[in-house]
Formats: sequence, structure tokens, C-alpha cells
Amino acid sequence: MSGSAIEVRNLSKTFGGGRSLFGTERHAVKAVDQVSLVLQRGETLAVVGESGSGKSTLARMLVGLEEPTFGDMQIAGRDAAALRRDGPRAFGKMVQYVFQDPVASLNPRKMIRQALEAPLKLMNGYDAGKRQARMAELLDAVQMPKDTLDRYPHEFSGGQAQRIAIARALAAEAEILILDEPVSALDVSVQAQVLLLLRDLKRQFGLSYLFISHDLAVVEAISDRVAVMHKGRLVEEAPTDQLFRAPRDPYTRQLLDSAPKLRKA
Ligand SMILES: Nc1ncnc2c1ncn2[C@@H]1O[C@H](COP(=O)(O)OP(=O)(O)OP(=O)(O)O)[C@@H](O)[C@H]1O
Repeated sequence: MSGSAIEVRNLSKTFGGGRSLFGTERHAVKAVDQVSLVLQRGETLAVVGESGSGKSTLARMLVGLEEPTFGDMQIAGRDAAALRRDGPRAFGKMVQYVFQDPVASLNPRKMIRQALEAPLKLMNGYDAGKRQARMAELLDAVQMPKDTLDRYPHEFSGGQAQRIAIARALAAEAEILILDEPVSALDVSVQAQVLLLLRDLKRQFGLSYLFISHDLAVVEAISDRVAVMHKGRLVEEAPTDQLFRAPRDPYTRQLLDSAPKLRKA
């Protein structure tokens, strides 16, 4: 177990099922069906699949937004549920979640200063001077100007807001980031810039990324390995080059064939 950032074994989540109050049978959905995978430290593992394949449910279970029906989840070698019981501070210092919609993930009524200062204070206990210095470093790291601090989320474009959301995730000083479609809401040219930034930050801070995406071009650009999900199941897992060059599973081939224009020549 040591050496892995995230490890899940037979992780499963079923929604619905059973009978309603009126006795009618409810249709059960196996959103995640016996998934096992490992994110190694320092690695970017992409989880790819079309809408409804269970990617978000997997990510949401890891951060405690959904309870698994069964299976094990370990984060940095510790049982994820036990880690959560240590409290949000301890958990947030291990793993951070970056959402698809950056503007919605920032509180519209709070200045960016408050968004960045809160984790520095709550998670790291930094005094005012240290917080100020860290905020400057974080904005620098995500290539945003210092006056960002005194502005509100709506004053930024989607790409800028996502840089700020990434800075906030980094403020906790967690080494594991779960990025749930982090560039899907952005224009293609902005996507490329944010992907480059994520790649640099990973090197600079020694991060590990679980990168959720439906977009094969994005996945090919960012990931070391790819796990393909289909109807809740993990159908194939391979190093990125190998998966794109020689996909083994019929569903992976279908997925690649359905997006040929997005792939590199
Ligand atoms: N809270 C819920 N209650 C009932 N069913 C759910 C719930 N959340 C997800 N599902 C179902 O679980 C399945 C997997 O959904 P999930 O959102 O994890 O897929 P996804 O691959 O992330 O797709 P998308 O990219 O569209 O979010 C879908 O059939 C979805 O309808």
C-alpha cells in the first residue's frame, strides 16, 4: 500500500433499488461496479468514460460526498473513512477536489483573498504575515496578478477562475488532487493553458492527480495512465501511449474511434 496516493478495491455504488413507499419496484443503477485502481504518488491517472459511466460518482466517494455501497478506499495509505473521521482539516490536508465549474465553486460574495486565506488559516494555522506571503506565492504559481486578491469571482473569466480554484486547492498543501473535468467548461485555447499549468504545478509541488474527464484529447495531453470506465465498470487500464496506440478493450476502441478528429496524428 505504501507509495500509492489513492487505492480503491472493489469499490461499488448502487443508487435506488428496493421498493418505494407505494410498493413499486425501484430501478437500481450500478453507478460504480467493483472498480479497483491505484494512483501512484507523483502520477496523473485519468479516469475516462462517456456521460453516465460513473466517473464522478467514483470521485465523489473518494472525498466523502457519496457513501460507497461496498469496497475499500485508501488515501495515502489510510482508510478514507477513518481519515474523514479525523475531521475536515486532516482530510483536506491529504486530498483536495477541483470542480468542473470554477466560478460556481467560488463563493460569489467573497473576495478571492477570503477564498485563499481560509485554508491557509484553518488547515495550516498560518499567522497573518505568513498567510499574506503564501497568497502571493500561490497567485504567482498559478500566474495570476496580486490584485486578484481584492476582486470577486464574477470579475474573472472561466480560465482565470479555474486558476484561482487551483490556487485554493494548493493552499491546503495537500499532495493529492482530484480534478473532476477541470477544463471541460473552458474554451479549447484556454484548456491548453490550464493543462500546461497543471503539469508545471505537479512537478513543482510533487502532486498526484486523479483526473476525471470525458475528453480523450485532454486525457492524452495530461495523463501518464488511463483507466476507462463503461457503465460503472473499469474496462481497461493502460499507460497513455499504449492505450491510444493499441487499445485492447472493444469499448475503448469504440471510444477512440468516435473521436478521431480530436486525436493527434
Ligand atoms: N444521486 C444519484 N441518484 C441516482 N442516480 C445517480 C446519482 N448520481 C449518479 N447517478 C447515476 O449513476 C450513473 C453514473 O453517474 P456519474 O455522474 O457518476 O457518471 P459520469 O461518468 O460522471 O457522467 P457525467 O460526466 O455526465 O457526470 C448514472 O446512471 C447516473 O444517472
